[in-house]
Amino acid sequence: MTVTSETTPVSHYQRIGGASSVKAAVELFYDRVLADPELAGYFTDVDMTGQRRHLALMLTVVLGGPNEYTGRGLAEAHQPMNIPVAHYAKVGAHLTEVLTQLGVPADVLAHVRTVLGEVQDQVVATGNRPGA
Ligand code: HEM
Repeated sequence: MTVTSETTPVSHYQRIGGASSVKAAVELFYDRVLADPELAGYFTDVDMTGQRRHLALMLTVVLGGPNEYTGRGLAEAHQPMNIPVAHYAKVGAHLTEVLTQLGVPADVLAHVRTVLGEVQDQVVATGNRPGA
């Protein structure tokens, strides 16, 4: 038996290729978001260099990589923007489409979809949630 392969869990982060892959995904993701007329307006006054960095660090944590995220919490950053569910769904679709395009394995994609479901209430404005 090969001890290492059976005892060392390999994170999603490592499996997709680590920092460079996450960075590539974030670049493509924001290119798509900024090209989307329904979403671009949110980012007009945003420093996109810092924004890309923060999302990359957060995605790294979601994928089981090292936690170096120093930005605000999701609710703190997003609640003031009054984001509707439809825009949340579009952003989520851009992210999963980019990951699919990059050939990320299905189980990693499923994990990202699960997390997108879990954090929706932090991002979507309280008054815009279904049933709220
Ligand atoms: C799961 C979905 C999302 C994640 C993981 C996410 C992640 C992040 C992160 C990490 C930041 C940086 C916070 C900071 O710098 O302190 C941020 C800021 C921001 N997000 Fe999101 N976001 C999501 C959904 C959305 C949606 C749906 C929109 C708009 C439709 C959006 C628009 C923005 C904007 C405009 C900022 C900059 C806010 C500012 O600088 O004041 N995000 N997001």
